[in-house]
Amino acid sequence: MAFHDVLFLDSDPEWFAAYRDRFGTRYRSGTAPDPLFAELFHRAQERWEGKNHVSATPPDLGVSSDTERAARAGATGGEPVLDFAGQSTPYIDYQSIDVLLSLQHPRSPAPSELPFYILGQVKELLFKLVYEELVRVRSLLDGDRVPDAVWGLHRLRRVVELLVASWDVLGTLAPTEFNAFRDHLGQASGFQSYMYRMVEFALGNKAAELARAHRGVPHVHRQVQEALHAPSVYDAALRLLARRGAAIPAGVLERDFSAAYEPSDAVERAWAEVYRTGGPADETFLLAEALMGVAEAVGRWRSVHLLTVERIIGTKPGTGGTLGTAWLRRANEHRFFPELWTCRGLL
Ligand code: HEM
Ligand SMILES: N[C@@H](CC(=O)c1ccccc1NC=O)C(=O)O
Repeated sequence: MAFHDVLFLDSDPEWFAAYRDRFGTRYRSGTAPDPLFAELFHRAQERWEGKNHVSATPPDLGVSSDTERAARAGATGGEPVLDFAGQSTPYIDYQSIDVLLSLQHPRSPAPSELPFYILGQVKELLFKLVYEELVRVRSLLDGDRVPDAVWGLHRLRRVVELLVASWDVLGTLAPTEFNAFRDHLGQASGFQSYMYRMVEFALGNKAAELARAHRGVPHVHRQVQEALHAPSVYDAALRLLARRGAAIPAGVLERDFSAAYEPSDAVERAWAEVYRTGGPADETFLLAEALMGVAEAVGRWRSVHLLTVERIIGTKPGTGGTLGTAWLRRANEHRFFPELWTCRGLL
Protein backbone atom coordinates (compact mmCIF):
# COMPACT_ATOMS: atom_id res chain seq x y z
CA MET A 1 0.00 0.00 0.00
CA ALA A 2 1.35 3.43 -0.95
CA PHE A 3 0.39 7.04 -0.25
CA HIS A 4 -1.12 7.46 -3.73
CA ASP A 5 -3.49 4.49 -3.13
CA VAL A 6 -5.92 7.11 -1.78
CA LEU A 7 -7.84 6.52 -5.04
CA PHE A 8 -9.31 3.21 -3.82
CA LEU A 9 -10.43 4.17 -0.32
CA ASP A 10 -14.07 4.60 -1.21
CA SER A 11 -14.62 0.96 -2.09
CA ASP A 12 -13.64 -0.98 1.04
CA PRO A 13 -13.75 0.00 4.77
CA GLU A 14 -10.92 -2.36 5.73
CA TRP A 15 -8.68 -1.00 3.03
CA PHE A 16 -9.57 2.50 4.23
CA ALA A 17 -8.76 1.62 7.87
CA ALA A 18 -5.37 0.21 6.87
CA TYR A 19 -4.60 3.30 4.79
CA ARG A 20 -5.76 5.64 7.60
CA ASP A 21 -3.57 3.92 10.19
CA ARG A 22 -0.58 4.24 7.89
CA PHE A 23 -1.03 7.67 6.33
CA GLY A 24 -3.87 9.32 8.35
CA THR A 25 -1.51 11.69 10.23
CA ARG A 26 -0.38 13.27 6.97
CA TYR A 27 -3.95 14.43 6.44
CA ARG A 28 -4.28 15.92 9.93
CA SER A 29 -0.94 17.55 10.56
CA GLY A 30 -1.60 20.65 8.49
CA THR A 31 1.26 19.83 6.10
CA ALA A 32 -1.41 19.76 3.39
CA PRO A 33 -0.89 16.94 0.90
CA ASP A 34 -2.15 17.32 -2.65
CA PRO A 35 -5.67 18.88 -2.38
CA LEU A 36 -7.15 16.14 -4.56
CA PHE A 37 -5.67 13.50 -2.26
CA ALA A 38 -7.09 15.34 0.79
CA GLU A 39 -10.51 15.54 -0.83
CA LEU A 40 -10.52 11.80 -1.62
CA PHE A 41 -9.29 10.89 1.85
CA HIS A 42 -11.85 13.03 3.67
CA ARG A 43 -14.69 11.80 1.44
CA ALA A 44 -13.78 8.17 2.24
CA GLN A 45 -13.36 9.03 5.92
CA GLU A 46 -16.84 10.55 6.04
CA ARG A 47 -18.24 7.47 4.31
CA TRP A 48 -16.64 4.89 6.63
CA GLU A 49 -16.28 6.75 9.91
CA GLY A 50 -18.92 9.48 9.78
CA LYS A 51 -18.32 13.19 10.16
CA ASN A 52 -17.22 13.09 13.77
CA HIS A 53 -14.77 10.26 13.38
CA VAL A 54 -12.30 9.48 16.16
CA SER A 55 -8.81 9.82 14.85
CA ALA A 56 -6.93 6.53 15.14
CA THR A 57 -3.65 8.36 15.63
CA PRO A 58 -3.91 11.84 17.16
CA PRO A 59 -1.06 14.23 16.33
CA ASP A 60 2.32 13.73 17.94
CA LEU A 61 3.01 16.40 20.62
CA GLY A 62 6.74 15.92 20.80
CA VAL A 63 8.49 15.37 24.13
CA SER A 64 9.18 18.29 26.46
CA SER A 65 11.32 18.63 29.61
CA ASP A 66 11.70 20.71 32.80
CA THR A 67 14.59 22.57 31.16
CA GLU A 68 12.55 23.45 28.10
CA ARG A 69 9.56 24.57 30.21
CA ALA A 70 11.82 26.78 32.35
CA ALA A 71 13.29 28.39 29.21
CA ARG A 72 9.81 29.02 27.79
CA ALA A 73 8.54 30.60 31.02
CA GLY A 74 11.63 32.81 30.92
CA ALA A 75 10.89 33.81 27.33
CA THR A 76 7.20 34.61 27.99
CA GLY A 77 7.98 36.47 31.21
CA GLY A 78 5.82 33.92 33.05
CA GLU A 79 2.71 34.52 30.94
CA PRO A 80 0.83 31.79 28.97
CA VAL A 81 1.74 30.99 25.38
CA LEU A 82 -0.97 32.38 23.09
CA ASP A 83 0.37 31.75 19.61
CA PHE A 84 0.47 28.29 18.07
CA ALA A 85 1.58 27.14 14.66
CA GLY A 86 -0.92 25.17 12.57
CA GLN A 87 -4.69 25.01 12.95
CA SER A 88 -4.98 23.59 16.43
CA THR A 89 -3.71 23.93 20.01
CA PRO A 90 -1.67 21.25 21.76
CA TYR A 91 -4.54 20.89 24.26
CA ILE A 92 -7.02 20.02 21.50
CA ASP A 93 -4.50 17.66 19.93
CA TYR A 94 -3.67 15.76 23.12
CA GLN A 95 -7.21 14.62 23.98
CA SER A 96 -9.07 15.23 20.71
CA ILE A 97 -11.11 17.83 22.61
CA ASP A 98 -12.78 19.19 19.47
CA VAL A 99 -13.98 15.69 18.58
CA LEU A 100 -15.13 15.08 22.16
CA LEU A 101 -17.11 18.33 22.28
CA SER A 102 -18.77 17.63 18.94
CA LEU A 103 -20.45 14.46 20.19
CA GLN A 104 -23.45 15.97 22.03
CA HIS A 105 -26.67 15.56 20.08
CA PRO A 106 -29.75 15.98 22.27
CA ARG A 107 -32.87 14.90 20.37
CA SER A 108 -35.45 17.22 21.91
CA PRO A 109 -35.77 20.95 22.68
CA ALA A 110 -36.00 20.19 26.45
CA PRO A 111 -33.19 21.93 28.39
CA SER A 112 -33.13 19.01 30.86
CA GLU A 113 -31.90 16.65 28.14
CA LEU A 114 -28.35 18.07 28.05
CA PRO A 115 -27.48 17.15 31.67
CA PHE A 116 -28.87 13.63 31.04
CA TYR A 117 -26.90 13.34 27.81
CA ILE A 118 -23.58 14.59 29.14
CA LEU A 119 -23.76 12.68 32.43
CA GLY A 120 -24.49 9.54 30.39
CA GLN A 121 -21.36 10.14 28.32
CA VAL A 122 -19.27 10.89 31.43
CA LYS A 123 -20.45 7.61 32.96
CA GLU A 124 -19.43 5.69 29.84
CA LEU A 125 -15.93 7.17 30.06
CA LEU A 126 -15.71 6.22 33.73
CA PHE A 127 -16.97 2.68 32.97
CA LYS A 128 -14.16 2.43 30.45
CA LEU A 129 -11.62 3.50 33.06
CA VAL A 130 -13.04 0.98 35.55
CA TYR A 131 -12.84 -1.79 32.94
CA GLU A 132 -9.26 -0.99 31.90
CA GLU A 133 -8.13 -0.82 35.54
CA LEU A 134 -9.82 -4.15 36.27
CA VAL A 135 -7.92 -5.78 33.41
CA ARG A 136 -4.69 -4.28 34.74
CA VAL A 137 -5.39 -5.43 38.31
CA ARG A 138 -6.14 -8.92 37.03
CA SER A 139 -2.76 -9.14 35.33
CA LEU A 140 -1.00 -7.80 38.46
CA LEU A 141 -2.68 -10.58 40.47
CA ASP A 142 -1.62 -13.14 37.84
CA GLY A 143 1.95 -11.85 38.32
CA ASP A 144 1.71 -12.18 42.14
CA ARG A 145 2.09 -8.41 42.53
CA VAL A 146 -0.42 -8.08 45.37
CA PRO A 147 0.53 -4.62 46.77
CA ASP A 148 0.35 -3.14 43.25
CA ALA A 149 -3.03 -4.84 42.68
CA VAL A 150 -4.35 -3.51 46.02
CA TRP A 151 -3.18 0.00 45.12
CA GLY A 152 -4.98 -0.33 41.75
CA LEU A 153 -8.17 -1.50 43.50
CA HIS A 154 -8.05 1.50 45.85
CA ARG A 155 -7.98 3.87 42.87
CA LEU A 156 -10.67 1.86 41.09
CA ARG A 157 -12.91 2.19 44.10
CA ARG A 158 -12.54 5.98 43.98
CA VAL A 159 -13.60 5.97 40.31
CA VAL A 160 -16.68 3.92 41.19
CA GLU A 161 -17.46 6.39 44.02
CA LEU A 162 -17.32 9.15 41.41
CA LEU A 163 -19.86 7.18 39.36
CA VAL A 164 -22.06 6.91 42.46
CA ALA A 165 -21.75 10.68 43.09
CA SER A 166 -22.81 11.44 39.52
CA TRP A 167 -26.34 10.25 40.38
CA ASP A 168 -26.59 13.43 42.47
CA VAL A 169 -26.86 15.44 39.27
CA LEU A 170 -29.42 13.13 37.63
CA GLY A 171 -31.41 13.05 40.86
CA THR A 172 -32.22 16.72 40.19
CA LEU A 173 -34.31 15.75 37.14
CA ALA A 174 -37.96 16.15 38.15
CA PRO A 175 -40.25 13.48 36.60
CA THR A 176 -41.74 16.17 34.37
CA GLU A 177 -38.30 17.30 33.20
CA PHE A 178 -37.35 13.70 32.31
CA ASN A 179 -40.68 13.06 30.58
CA ALA A 180 -40.09 16.16 28.44
CA PHE A 181 -37.50 14.23 26.42
CA ARG A 182 -38.04 10.54 27.36
CA ASP A 183 -40.09 9.71 24.26
CA HIS A 184 -37.11 10.78 22.14
CA LEU A 185 -34.96 7.98 23.63
CA GLY A 186 -36.85 5.34 21.66
CA GLN A 187 -35.73 1.89 22.84
CA ALA A 188 -32.31 3.16 23.95
CA SER A 189 -31.50 2.12 27.52
CA GLY A 190 -28.46 2.09 29.80
CA PHE A 191 -29.05 -1.66 29.80
CA GLN A 192 -27.43 -1.68 26.34
CA SER A 193 -24.21 -0.09 27.68
CA TYR A 194 -21.57 -2.55 26.50
CA MET A 195 -18.89 -0.95 28.63
CA TYR A 196 -21.03 -1.50 31.73
CA ARG A 197 -21.58 -5.11 30.63
CA MET A 198 -17.82 -5.55 30.25
CA VAL A 199 -17.32 -4.15 33.77
CA GLU A 200 -19.85 -6.67 35.14
CA PHE A 201 -18.05 -9.48 33.29
CA ALA A 202 -14.59 -8.36 34.47
CA LEU A 203 -15.93 -8.32 38.03
CA GLY A 204 -17.27 -11.86 37.58
CA ASN A 205 -21.02 -11.50 36.89
CA LYS A 206 -20.99 -13.66 33.74
CA ALA A 207 -24.61 -13.34 32.60
CA ALA A 208 -23.72 -14.60 29.10
CA GLU A 209 -27.26 -14.14 27.73
CA LEU A 210 -26.99 -10.36 28.18
CA ALA A 211 -24.10 -10.25 25.68
CA ARG A 212 -26.65 -11.13 23.00
CA ALA A 213 -27.79 -7.50 22.80
CA HIS A 214 -24.51 -6.70 21.02
CA ARG A 215 -24.54 -9.47 18.42
CA GLY A 216 -25.35 -7.14 15.54
CA VAL A 217 -22.39 -4.82 16.18
CA PRO A 218 -19.23 -6.78 15.26
CA HIS A 219 -16.58 -4.48 16.76
CA VAL A 220 -18.57 -4.23 20.01
CA HIS A 221 -19.50 -7.91 20.14
CA ARG A 222 -15.81 -8.85 19.86
CA GLN A 223 -14.92 -6.80 22.95
CA VAL A 224 -17.91 -8.03 24.94
CA GLN A 225 -17.11 -11.68 24.08
CA GLU A 226 -13.50 -11.19 25.09
CA ALA A 227 -14.59 -9.85 28.49
CA LEU A 228 -17.09 -12.71 28.85
CA HIS A 229 -14.57 -15.47 28.15
CA ALA A 230 -11.65 -14.01 30.10
CA PRO A 231 -11.13 -14.84 33.78
CA SER A 232 -12.55 -12.15 36.07
CA VAL A 233 -10.54 -10.25 38.67
CA TYR A 234 -12.16 -12.59 41.22
CA ASP A 235 -10.98 -15.69 39.28
CA ALA A 236 -7.47 -14.18 39.39
CA ALA A 237 -7.74 -13.56 43.15
CA LEU A 238 -8.83 -17.18 43.77
CA ARG A 239 -5.93 -18.51 41.68
CA LEU A 240 -3.61 -16.34 43.75
CA LEU A 241 -5.07 -17.70 47.01
CA ALA A 242 -4.52 -21.24 45.68
CA ARG A 243 -0.88 -20.45 44.80
CA ARG A 244 -0.46 -19.25 48.39
CA GLY A 245 -1.67 -22.56 49.78
CA ALA A 246 -5.44 -22.09 50.23
CA ALA A 247 -7.58 -25.15 49.52
CA ILE A 248 -9.46 -23.87 46.46
CA PRO A 249 -11.21 -26.72 44.59
CA ALA A 250 -9.84 -27.57 41.12
CA GLY A 251 -13.36 -27.12 39.71
CA VAL A 252 -13.24 -23.44 40.76
CA LEU A 253 -9.76 -22.83 39.34
CA GLU A 254 -10.32 -24.56 36.01
CA ARG A 255 -13.85 -23.55 35.32
CA ASP A 256 -15.38 -22.30 32.06
CA PHE A 257 -14.82 -18.59 32.65
CA SER A 258 -17.78 -17.60 30.47
CA ALA A 259 -20.21 -19.54 32.70
CA ALA A 260 -22.01 -18.07 35.72
CA TYR A 261 -19.84 -18.42 38.84
CA GLU A 262 -21.14 -20.98 41.36
CA PRO A 263 -20.27 -19.99 44.94
CA SER A 264 -18.35 -22.66 46.87
CA ASP A 265 -18.18 -23.49 50.59
CA ALA A 266 -14.44 -24.21 50.26
CA VAL A 267 -13.80 -20.75 48.85
CA GLU A 268 -15.88 -19.22 51.64
CA ARG A 269 -13.74 -21.08 54.20
CA ALA A 270 -10.55 -19.96 52.43
CA TRP A 271 -11.53 -16.28 52.71
CA ALA A 272 -12.56 -16.78 56.35
CA GLU A 273 -9.07 -18.20 56.95
CA VAL A 274 -7.50 -15.12 55.34
CA TYR A 275 -9.34 -12.94 57.89
CA ARG A 276 -8.60 -15.23 60.86
CA THR A 277 -4.89 -15.60 60.25
CA GLY A 278 -4.09 -12.28 58.62
CA GLY A 279 -4.28 -8.63 59.58
CA PRO A 280 -3.45 -5.30 57.99
CA ALA A 281 0.18 -6.44 57.53
CA ASP A 282 -0.90 -9.41 55.44
CA GLU A 283 -1.14 -9.13 51.63
CA THR A 284 -4.15 -11.40 51.18
CA PHE A 285 -6.05 -9.67 54.02
CA LEU A 286 -5.46 -6.30 52.30
CA LEU A 287 -6.50 -7.81 48.97
CA ALA A 288 -9.74 -9.18 50.48
CA GLU A 289 -10.64 -5.77 51.92
CA ALA A 290 -9.70 -3.90 48.71
CA LEU A 291 -11.91 -6.27 46.69
CA MET A 292 -14.73 -5.73 49.19
CA GLY A 293 -14.31 -1.95 48.77
CA VAL A 294 -14.89 -2.29 45.03
CA ALA A 295 -17.78 -4.77 45.40
CA GLU A 296 -19.52 -2.49 47.88
CA ALA A 297 -19.00 0.63 45.74
CA VAL A 298 -20.42 -1.04 42.60
CA GLY A 299 -23.30 -2.33 44.74
CA ARG A 300 -23.89 1.24 45.86
CA TRP A 301 -23.90 2.40 42.21
CA ARG A 302 -26.61 -0.15 41.48
CA SER A 303 -28.69 0.80 44.47
CA VAL A 304 -28.47 4.58 43.89
CA HIS A 305 -29.41 3.92 40.22
CA LEU A 306 -32.49 2.05 41.46
CA LEU A 307 -33.43 4.83 43.91
CA THR A 308 -32.92 7.54 41.29
CA VAL A 309 -34.96 5.61 38.70
CA GLU A 310 -37.75 5.07 41.24
CA ARG A 311 -37.72 8.77 42.03
CA ILE A 312 -37.96 9.72 38.35
CA ILE A 313 -40.26 7.12 36.73
CA GLY A 314 -41.83 5.35 39.74
CA THR A 315 -43.27 2.01 38.64
CA LYS A 316 -43.32 2.71 34.90
CA PRO A 317 -41.62 0.23 32.51
CA GLY A 318 -38.17 0.99 31.15
CA THR A 319 -37.23 1.95 27.61
CA GLY A 320 -35.22 -1.28 27.30
CA GLY A 321 -38.21 -3.60 27.61
CA THR A 322 -38.18 -4.41 31.34
CA LEU A 323 -40.80 -3.64 33.96
CA GLY A 324 -38.38 -1.03 35.31
CA THR A 325 -37.65 -0.86 39.03
CA ALA A 326 -38.88 -4.45 39.58
CA TRP A 327 -36.13 -5.68 37.23
CA LEU A 328 -33.49 -3.39 38.72
CA ARG A 329 -34.41 -4.52 42.23
CA ARG A 330 -33.64 -8.13 41.25
CA ALA A 331 -30.30 -7.07 39.71
CA ASN A 332 -29.55 -5.39 43.05
CA GLU A 333 -29.64 -8.72 44.86
CA HIS A 334 -26.52 -9.93 43.05
CA ARG A 335 -23.21 -9.62 44.92
CA PHE A 336 -19.79 -9.41 43.31
CA PHE A 337 -17.16 -11.72 44.92
CA PRO A 338 -19.93 -13.66 46.72
CA GLU A 339 -17.86 -15.69 49.21
CA LEU A 340 -16.14 -12.54 50.43
CA TRP A 341 -19.58 -11.39 51.59
CA THR A 342 -20.76 -14.71 53.00
CA CYS A 343 -17.51 -15.55 54.82
CA ARG A 344 -18.45 -12.77 57.27
CA GLY A 345 -20.97 -15.21 58.69
CA LEU A 346 -18.17 -17.61 59.66
CA LEU A 347 -16.15 -15.02 61.54
C1 HEM B 1 -32.05 9.08 34.83
C2 HEM B 1 -32.86 8.32 34.18
C3 HEM B 1 -32.72 6.83 34.09
C4 HEM B 1 -33.74 5.96 34.16
C5 HEM B 1 -35.20 6.31 34.34
C6 HEM B 1 -33.19 4.64 34.02
C7 HEM B 1 -33.93 3.48 34.03
C8 HEM B 1 -33.44 2.23 33.82
C9 HEM B 1 -34.23 1.05 33.69
C10 HEM B 1 -35.75 1.01 33.81
C11 HEM B 1 -33.42 0.01 33.46
C12 HEM B 1 -33.83 -1.44 33.18
C13 HEM B 1 -33.70 -1.71 31.70
C14 HEM B 1 -34.77 -1.02 30.90
O1 HEM B 1 -35.90 -1.54 30.78
O2 HEM B 1 -34.50 0.09 30.38
C15 HEM B 1 -32.08 0.52 33.46
C16 HEM B 1 -30.94 -0.24 33.29
C17 HEM B 1 -29.68 0.28 33.27
N1 HEM B 1 -29.35 1.62 33.34
FE1 HEM B 1 -30.57 3.15 33.71
N2 HEM B 1 -31.84 4.73 33.91
C18 HEM B 1 -31.51 6.05 33.91
C19 HEM B 1 -30.25 6.56 33.75
C20 HEM B 1 -29.12 5.81 33.56
C21 HEM B 1 -27.81 6.35 33.39
C22 HEM B 1 -27.45 7.82 33.32
C23 HEM B 1 -26.97 5.29 33.29
C24 HEM B 1 -25.50 5.32 33.15
C25 HEM B 1 -24.87 5.50 32.05
C26 HEM B 1 -27.74 4.10 33.36
C27 HEM B 1 -27.25 2.84 33.25
C28 HEM B 1 -27.98 1.71 33.26
C29 HEM B 1 -27.41 0.38 33.17
C30 HEM B 1 -25.93 0.04 33.06
C31 HEM B 1 -28.46 -0.51 33.19
C32 HEM B 1 -28.36 -2.05 33.18
C33 HEM B 1 -28.20 -2.53 34.62
C34 HEM B 1 -27.87 -4.00 34.72
O3 HEM B 1 -27.59 -4.66 33.75
O4 HEM B 1 -27.87 -4.49 35.88
N3 HEM B 1 -29.06 4.44 33.56
N4 HEM B 1 -32.12 1.88 33.68
N1 LIG C 1 -33.81 3.15 30.58
C1 LIG C 1 -34.10 4.58 30.74
C2 LIG C 1 -33.44 5.39 29.66
C3 LIG C 1 -31.96 5.28 29.78
O1 LIG C 1 -31.44 4.83 30.76
C4 LIG C 1 -31.13 5.75 28.68
C5 LIG C 1 -31.70 5.98 27.44
C6 LIG C 1 -30.91 6.46 26.41
C7 LIG C 1 -29.56 6.67 26.60
C8 LIG C 1 -29.00 6.42 27.82
C9 LIG C 1 -29.80 5.95 28.87
N2 LIG C 1 -29.25 5.66 30.06
C10 LIG C 1 -27.96 5.88 30.36
O2 LIG C 1 -27.31 6.84 30.02
C11 LIG C 1 -35.63 4.77 30.75
O3 LIG C 1 -36.35 3.79 30.95
O4 LIG C 1 -36.06 5.90 30.62
